[in-house]
Amino acid sequence: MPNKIIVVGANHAGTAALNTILDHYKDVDVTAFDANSNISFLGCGMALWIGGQISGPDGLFYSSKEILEGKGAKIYMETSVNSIDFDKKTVYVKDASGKDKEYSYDKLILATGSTPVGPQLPGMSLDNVQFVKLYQNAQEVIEKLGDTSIKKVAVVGGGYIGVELAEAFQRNGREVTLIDCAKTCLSAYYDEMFCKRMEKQLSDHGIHLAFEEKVERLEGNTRVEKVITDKNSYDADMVIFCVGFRPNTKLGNGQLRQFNKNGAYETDLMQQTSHPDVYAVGDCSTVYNNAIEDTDYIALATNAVRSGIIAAHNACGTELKSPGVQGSNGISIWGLNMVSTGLSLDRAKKLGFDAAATDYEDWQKAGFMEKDNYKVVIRIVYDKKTRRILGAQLCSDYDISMSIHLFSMAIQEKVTIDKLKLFDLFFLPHFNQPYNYITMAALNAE
Ligand SMILES: Cc1cc2nc3c(=O)[nH]c(=O)nc-3n(C[C@H](O)[C@H](O)[C@H](O)COP(=O)(O)OP(=O)(O)OC[C@H]3O[C@@H](n4cnc5c(N)ncnc54)[C@H](O)[C@@H]3O)c2cc1C
Ligand SMILES: NC(=O)C1=CN([C@@H]2O[C@H](COP(=O)(O)OP(=O)(O)OC[C@H]3O[C@@H](n4cnc5c(N)ncnc54)[C@H](O)[C@@H]3O)[C@@H](O)[C@H]2O)C=CC1
Repeated sequence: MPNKIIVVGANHAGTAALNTILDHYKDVDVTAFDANSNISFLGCGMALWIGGQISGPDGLFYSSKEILEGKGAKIYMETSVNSIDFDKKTVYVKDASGKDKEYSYDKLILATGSTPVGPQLPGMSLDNVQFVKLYQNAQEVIEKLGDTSIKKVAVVGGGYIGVELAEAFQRNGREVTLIDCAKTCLSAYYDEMFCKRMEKQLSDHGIHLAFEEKVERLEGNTRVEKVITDKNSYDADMVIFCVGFRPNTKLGNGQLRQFNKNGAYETDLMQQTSHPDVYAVGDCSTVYNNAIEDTDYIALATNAVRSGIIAAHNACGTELKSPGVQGSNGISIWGLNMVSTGLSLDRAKKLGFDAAATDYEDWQKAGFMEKDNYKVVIRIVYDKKTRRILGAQLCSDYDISMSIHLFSMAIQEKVTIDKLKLFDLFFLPHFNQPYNYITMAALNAE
């Protein structure tokens, strides 16, 4: 077992690694550095906070320096790791008081996460042009929203963060324009028929949609006033950019093997990098995607936690391999719930699969259940040659979120669409129908 483990970055992935080491390996000397002043901020709460759906940010943290130190770790906050000598196994840091220090390790876990993509456009340095990632970003936006002259908010990027924030700003009493260069919102996660349903939900609630528009510049004096796209101009007192994340790999650039698509640290099933003593976890690293049966980049808190646990056990000498991931995800906007896992039909085809989809729409519960009964739309994507399930999407005003886990497991275990046809699903009128939409969709598959 190694004596000394250093964890760089102590947010979701780093905290998961630290907890695993502290809970299971009593004799390890574990030290973590984080450049920020807080640990474990749940970014998912930012929209709920802005939209007034929760009373404040206090519940959005589940760990702290004190909690981790109470379990035996040494935690240095507001301490940036500036460089690493991977041969000498030494990290070089600048501590909170500005002093340079160095620390040696036996095993290193990189959990440096990601940063929001920042397009290089004229006007990006104007006031009220915001990014949303850290707790401090959320605080700043909330503070600025105290200014009632901020009436119009433009959200650039209609992915998960953008759609959630569009709802949040509208709930906050602002006029919202949601801009995306793609044809629709959430297009990385869902096929068009699901995206269109979300589009309707957004426009029914007053969000102005501006899709297939490319932002060219921002205009204003000191404060932003307009977003100029290739097709239109929108008045905006605040502009939020949420056009994806980029892995934060400054420390290992050129020294550790990197993913050809975006430079994330390439890892194996044990989260080990190209250097045997170095692991990488969370948003700075790759995962193995079972849907494509290959290495992929999927930035999610869930992957951060799982990869942190895996790296910690391996770094401490217990071999543990990842079963891979499916990128399962969900969103709930004004009560419209959508969940997906694996590949959409569109993405599967783009990746070269001979893919097909089987769709079904029905009521959630038996027809005689007059109350709280909602329509559900399901799509299951499968490979026509191997019959392997590649993905699934569900959408309803009912809480169908738990159903997606079945499909996540099916993709992981390479279940075929035919196996799903007579799969045992229980029936109780309070919950579902004897001819369950999952069964019906599978039975209808060609
Ligand atoms: C608004 C928002 C909503 C989200 N909602 C969801 C959701 O609902 N579900 C979901 O699964 N995911 C969600 N995510 C994504 C999720 O937050 C990320 O996938 C997750 O934060 C990744 O965790 P991480 O620990 O790998 O990286 P990060 O959260 O990026 O943390 C990296 C840490 O490393 C530290 N660090 C970086 N470089 C250094 C250095 N050189 N020295 C010291 N410290 C360093 C940073 O200070 C930071 O604390 C959301 C993200 C946002 C922004
Ligand atoms: N519910 C969940 O699981 C949540 C997950 N997250 C995760 O956090 C990460 C970051 O989220 P997002 O920033 O929303 O990324 P995203 O990848 O979900 O969406 C980015 C969007 O920006 C658009 N875009 C890209 N460049 C653009 C440009 N120049 N101009 C206009 N539009 C542009 C894309 O078409 C896409 O719709 C993702 O991995 C996401 O899955 C975030 C929030 C909630």
